[in-house]
Amino acid sequence: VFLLRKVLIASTTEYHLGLLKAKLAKYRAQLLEPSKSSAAKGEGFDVMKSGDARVALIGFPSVGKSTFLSLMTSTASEAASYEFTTLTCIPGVIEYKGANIQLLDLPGIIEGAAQGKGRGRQVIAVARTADVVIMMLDATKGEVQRALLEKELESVGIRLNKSKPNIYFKPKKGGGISFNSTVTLTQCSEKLVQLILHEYKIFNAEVLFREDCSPDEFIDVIVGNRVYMPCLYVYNKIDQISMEEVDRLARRPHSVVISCGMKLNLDYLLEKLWEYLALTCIYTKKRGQRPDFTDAIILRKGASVEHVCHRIHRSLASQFKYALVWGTSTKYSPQRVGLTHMMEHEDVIQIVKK
Ligand SMILES: Nc1nc2c(ncn2[C@@H]2O[C@H](COP(=O)(O)OP(=O)(O)OP(=O)(O)O)[C@@H](O)[C@H]2O)c(=O)[nH]1
Ligand SMILES: [K+]
Ligand SMILES: [Mg+2]
Repeated sequence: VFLLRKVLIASTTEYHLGLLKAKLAKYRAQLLEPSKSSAAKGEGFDVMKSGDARVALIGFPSVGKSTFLSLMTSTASEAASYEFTTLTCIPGVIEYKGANIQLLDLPGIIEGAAQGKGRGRQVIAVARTADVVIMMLDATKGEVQRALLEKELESVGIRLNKSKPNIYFKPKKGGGISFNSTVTLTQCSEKLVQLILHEYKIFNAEVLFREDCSPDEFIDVIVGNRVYMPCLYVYNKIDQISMEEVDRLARRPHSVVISCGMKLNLDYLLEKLWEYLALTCIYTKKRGQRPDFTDAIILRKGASVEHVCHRIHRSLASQFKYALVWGTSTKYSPQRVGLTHMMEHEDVIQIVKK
């Protein structure tokens, strides 16, 4: 009896916690709604997307974001020893391996940014539109900076270096809640899932856990507007710390150590950034000729043959008959494919017009 009581108490706590988290997530979702005052100010935050990918520089004031932008691009962004030197979004372009990567310098953010401290909300709104976030940290300051910034981004639905939870979720018109899982669940139960759904006024849905997810991850799936983003933690100013410290920071997951002041390790950072962007390079080939490996078409992951056509010429998709593709995206090389075929990194394509 005692044991049963303990189990019951434990699961009651679990339900309360699950429910509380659902409520909190709802409250936080409201924070994501654009506030009129910050939208009205504008202040150059509506920077046009350009190039093949977008990288946002997020960090506390004076960690060296602007110094970095000025080093890596031909754009100059004012850098100074005082905090909040940068007040708007300043775009630059990194040219690397034939790709144009848009790098955005942003104002420094501080704790409470998501709630509207400083220009935090605008900065975070820009971060959401990026393909990769570079979280720049001052190597001379403690680890607490990193945790605080992670919390700020988490609180507005940005998930760093995580993949989308493998849960199938489909709201329905009727039929109640059907719950299934393909794996043993240690953090969620059918009852908890139901409670959480009720909190969101969802009474009919199909739910299938294909992974041992937490209640938070399930809430993320229901809320739906989460962004799953690769993030590189870049520790700057390593010219100011001990060798032991450099060694320790460099070994942290997803981390790169640099010194903008001494121009140290910047090429390694570029290599890592390229890896995190995971862009798809496609080579074209004319009939009876070798592929042109000198000029790749660079696309985001998940690009189709149609995307390739648009990149070559605006009207090509309408004249398209079929394409021959060599590479990992096809079973045979070459394989005849249509416009919807999904391309993979380093595929070769030959397009045949009508
Ligand atoms: N020692 C050292 N100082 C650096 C390094 N990189 C930048 N700094 C200095 O750090 C200070 C702040 O640099 P900024 O580039 O203005 O920093 P920021 O992150 O853009 O700052 P805000 O725009 O105010 O948020 C400047 O005095 C830079 O010279 C570095 O690698 N080592
Ligand atoms: K500064
Ligand atoms: Mg700056």
